[in-house]
Amino acid sequence: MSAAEKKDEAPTTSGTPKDGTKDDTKGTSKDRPKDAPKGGSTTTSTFLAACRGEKVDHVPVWFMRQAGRSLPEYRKLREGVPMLESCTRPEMVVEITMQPVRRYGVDAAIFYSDIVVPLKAIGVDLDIVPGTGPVVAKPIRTVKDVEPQLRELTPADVPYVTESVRGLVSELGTTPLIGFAGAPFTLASYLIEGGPSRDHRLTKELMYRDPATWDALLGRLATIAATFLRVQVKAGAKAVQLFDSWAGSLSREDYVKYVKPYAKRVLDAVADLDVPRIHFGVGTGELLGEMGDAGADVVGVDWRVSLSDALARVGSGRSVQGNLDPTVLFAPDEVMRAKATAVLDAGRKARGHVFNLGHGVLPATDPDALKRLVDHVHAYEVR
Ligand SMILES: Cc1c2[nH]c(c1CCC(=O)O)Cc1[nH]c(c(CCC(=O)O)c1C)Cc1[nH]c(c(CCC(=O)O)c1C)Cc1[nH]c(c(C)c1CCC(=O)O)C2
Repeated sequence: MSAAEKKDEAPTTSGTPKDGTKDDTKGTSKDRPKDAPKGGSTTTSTFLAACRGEKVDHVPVWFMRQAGRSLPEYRKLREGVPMLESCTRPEMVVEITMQPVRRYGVDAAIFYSDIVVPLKAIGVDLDIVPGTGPVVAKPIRTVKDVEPQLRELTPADVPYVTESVRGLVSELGTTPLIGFAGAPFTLASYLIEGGPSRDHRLTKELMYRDPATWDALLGRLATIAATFLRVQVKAGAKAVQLFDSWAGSLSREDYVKYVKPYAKRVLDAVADLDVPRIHFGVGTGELLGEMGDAGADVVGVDWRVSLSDALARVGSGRSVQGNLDPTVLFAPDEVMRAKATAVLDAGRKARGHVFNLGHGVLPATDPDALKRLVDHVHAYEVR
């Protein structure tokens, strides 16, 4: 049976959570935004069921950066089109988002866009430099930089997001689309440093030195991220992931004091939309409990912490996502399978487990290895 056929056989999401808990922040499908287009029904989605801690007949799997440079069909389509421009072309967004879904039969699609797209949309002078990442022309350093550079985002600023998501929902049928945004700290780090940074020195300096600017900046980024997520869900995205990729550079104490309140604002701002909220960062082993507590239904885990340790930190009231080391895709097949099985075994004890890598697919990854991994996860006996 193909993965796609198997997915269609998944039970409806009416099962009860294994630990008997009920999260009252989530309603039922009756509460779905009225203006959300119907598209294909995702009520049988194993991905959504696992996010909600409901019974599944196979472990759902998708990959961060499943679309992108590891796929030859992506590289071909993107030829001559700058990254940020490609995000504003709905036909291209739909095609690129669909490529890994068709190839791998993954249980969810991730919207092809970038965390800096909403910043670009409000006029921040930035670009994504291939091989480097986002580069900001005029970094934010004082409170006077915040307001002129960072106005509020409105849905009208990103019409191509609404159009792309709508197109995707009808194309995807029963496969749910995950919308996403960058969390305030991770976005702030690019805006303050002016580009990628190893130690986030300038970001932390501003955080410690200038509480007023920090609050103005992270507060504004929280509303921008929340609007970006709401636009995607209103257009039909069925789950959201908040990427606080660089939060792992903080001690737990500093995370709680300076960063968690703003991530919580974003997650709280989409709580009424009745979609699972995934919260992920790299190297966040020490922060997993706090990242769940910020308002996540699912906590993303990178590979530096074992999934069993992660479960103890996240607690039984939330699901987990992760956490195979992306370089394991370069290991011999039997090594990859054994390591994936170990992750799956640990995931059995979770309220719900969504299989993923611990961070994004590396550009040099062989797509055939990813396909074998998807098939391995789908063949894993859950009962
Ligand atoms: C930190 C961050 C960024 N962007 C993102 C994050 C958070 C996730 C993470 O922690 O990796 C999020 C993101 N960026 C992209 C997606 C699309 C969906 C997917 O995951 O498949 C998602 C979810 C497309 C992209 N975003 C980018 C690419 C590569 C662009 C290309 O093809 O040239 C893609 C497919 C560019 C980008 N954008 C960013 C970086 C660091 C880079 C890589 C720069 C490089 O190595 O060339 C910022």
